[in-house]
Amino acid sequence: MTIRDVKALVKNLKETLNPSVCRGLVDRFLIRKEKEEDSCVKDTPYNEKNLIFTITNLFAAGTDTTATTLRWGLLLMAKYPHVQDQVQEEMSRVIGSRQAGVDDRKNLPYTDAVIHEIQRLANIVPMAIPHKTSRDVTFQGYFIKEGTTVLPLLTSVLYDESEWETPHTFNPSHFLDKEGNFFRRDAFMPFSAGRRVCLGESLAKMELFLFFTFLLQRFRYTPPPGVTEDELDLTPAVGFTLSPSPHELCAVRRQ
Ligand code: HEM
Repeated sequence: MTIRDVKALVKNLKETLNPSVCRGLVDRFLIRKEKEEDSCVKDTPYNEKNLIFTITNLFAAGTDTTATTLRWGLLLMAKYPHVQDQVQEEMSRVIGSRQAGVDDRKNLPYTDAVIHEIQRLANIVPMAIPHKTSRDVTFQGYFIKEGTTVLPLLTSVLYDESEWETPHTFNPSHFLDKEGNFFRRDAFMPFSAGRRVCLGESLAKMELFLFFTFLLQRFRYTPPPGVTEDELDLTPAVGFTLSPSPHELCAVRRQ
């Protein structure tokens, strides 16, 4: 979704705006914008530029991230078929062939642990987003001047050797207790933390669960003929976000 696409989307919503029926964020923004313009409010954040950037940011932050995590998920399932077996076994046993809903998550601890471990190992936003100190701070003995750019390295937490039993290995047991119940770990921080934590965290978690279960229920993922599981390479393609390097996988329909 480019800025041009977002402008076209907003233009269409503007032309069909009915202030008594709010269809979503853009409508709410436009209604407030009109109100402030009518009252001659100056320096309002409800202006055209902010609207376009807000919507562009939501698309940019919200689509590529979940899609990349799912791509990592399928690659890891093809590479570790015994994990894929256990996810599919748990889903068949607990929900059968019906489609999973968000409420099923608590009854699928292994699947939940696998999704968390995919996010931990995939580490798709390794440096979060740059932040700037709004005042002088002393943090763990280090003086950081007001206005300094700070990059929170999420990798250092997601791969922390003092937090994870096998930080560099795909191991869903990181999120399972001895009885096989799911448990949360403080060092699970793919969405960052604090005031500027990912705004879409709960939406992303819901999407990942629904898409992952749907895809695993219907298909079995394998390397293409002639390629072994060991040959599937987990080295990421480097960028601001980390995505899997291009691979071909087979998706075989399950009965
Ligand atoms: C697997 C999926 C996702 C991951 C791993 C992820 C991760 C992150 C991270 C690490 C940040 C930076 C937080 C910081 O500045 O410290 C962030 C920010 C943000 N994310 Fe996500 N995100 C995901 C999905 C989404 C979705 C679905 C949306 C919404 C549609 C979204 C919207 C945002 C927004 C608006 C911010 C900026 C928040 C702010 O600066 O206050 N993200 N995300």
